[in-house]
Amino acid sequence: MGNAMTREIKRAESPMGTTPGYMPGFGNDFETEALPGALPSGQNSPQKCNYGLYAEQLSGTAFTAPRGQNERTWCYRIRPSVKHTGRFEKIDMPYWQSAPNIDPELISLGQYRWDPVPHTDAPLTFVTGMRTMTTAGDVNTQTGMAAHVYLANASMEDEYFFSADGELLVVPQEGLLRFHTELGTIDLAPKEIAILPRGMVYRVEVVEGPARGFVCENYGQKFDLPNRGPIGANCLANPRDFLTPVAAFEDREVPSTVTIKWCGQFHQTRIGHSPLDVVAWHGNYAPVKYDLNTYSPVGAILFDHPDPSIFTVLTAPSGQEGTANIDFVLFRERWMVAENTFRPPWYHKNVMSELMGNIYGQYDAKPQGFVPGGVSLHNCMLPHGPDAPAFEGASNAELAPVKLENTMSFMFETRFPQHLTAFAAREAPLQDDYIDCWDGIEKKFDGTPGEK
Ligand SMILES: O=C(O)Cc1cc(O)ccc1O
Ligand SMILES: [Fe+2]
Repeated sequence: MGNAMTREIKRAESPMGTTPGYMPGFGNDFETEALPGALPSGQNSPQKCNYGLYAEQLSGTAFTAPRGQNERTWCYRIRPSVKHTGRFEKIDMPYWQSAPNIDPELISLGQYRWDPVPHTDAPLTFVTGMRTMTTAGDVNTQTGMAAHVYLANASMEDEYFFSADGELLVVPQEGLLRFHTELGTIDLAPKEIAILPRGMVYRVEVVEGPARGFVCENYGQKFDLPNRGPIGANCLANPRDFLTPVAAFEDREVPSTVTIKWCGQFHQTRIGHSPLDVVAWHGNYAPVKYDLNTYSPVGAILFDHPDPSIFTVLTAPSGQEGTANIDFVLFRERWMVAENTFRPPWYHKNVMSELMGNIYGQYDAKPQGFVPGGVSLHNCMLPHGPDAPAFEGASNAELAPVKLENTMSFMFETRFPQHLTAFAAREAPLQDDYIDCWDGIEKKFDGTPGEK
């Protein structure tokens, strides 16, 4: 982890419509102020803060977490967060489900694939448009995850949200979103990702819609960069390519709602002002975005096909070393050069469960049917691999160096089995004929060695 202290000043009159500014680095200790002198120097909690601001700490890890994992941010804000809540009422958010969500009527054992969840005419925000596809683990014990597709065609107007249940890893596929967060503004387009930390308040503006994408809700320990082992200090995702927004605040006194996701349930409270009132902050618990095009893939340069963990962008540990709560894995454009090798993914069964999404283009193991915006699920120990055309093509291709172009898919891989929601099983566009993609695979064995 670096420790670059970057001081960026952003005037706060109107964060709307201005281009967000960002500070580079992953997990850095940042400091940023939207008004000069709003940050106290040399201490966190002076007797009186400048501008009449209130000092407040947002803890993302236990107070006593080891130093290398410890994350917290000091905020200097117009009102303490306690003024951004009131009495809560429970509200329904029927399409945003949390683990455990095991419906005995549904069969999660199987190879599943969905076409893109279609947009609707009804107005949907980033929150009301969240459609849970699978859940895994248990939100109450802070283990596991949920995989969602979001549909958004409406901005959140005077509506704010935070989740106490986990951080959200957002993977857009269509449309442009602007996340106005307590700690600053993030613009997010396809081929980028963002992480919205647990407990951090935001509203989402649809800048270009309709927007669709994928979300991994991580109930467990935070996403981190993977260790690179013998790869060394460079390649894969490099820390300098992660961007955290500079401070920006709203000083608006209008009737507003704050929705809180907590232990899988949704609660709402009404307040008379915007809660995005952090004028300055310092610390290492902050939202971040990352351009997937800056990911430097490392792969086989002579023969064979490595495990897909070689393409890990971020990993969320589970407490058992090497057995992640979630790995976020990226299959992007790259050269294929391996000699005498079946180059696409091999056939396999995996103890981890694999949910994939297509951001754009064609995935090499599934030339047809796995389309941009689409999702597939290959659950714990469920066999899968290239479809029949992909097998025939790759077994007979001339093995010159080939660039895989026009391709970007990803995988949320978790140590926990994933359970389908009723939405995924009954409402989303499930491809009933998905398993037929392996129909054309023939027995070639006839007891004699040699070319088949
Ligand atoms: O199933 C998949 O398509 C994902 C995947 C890709 C790969 O290159 C190796 C293993 C694997 O699970
Ligand atoms: Fe797989």
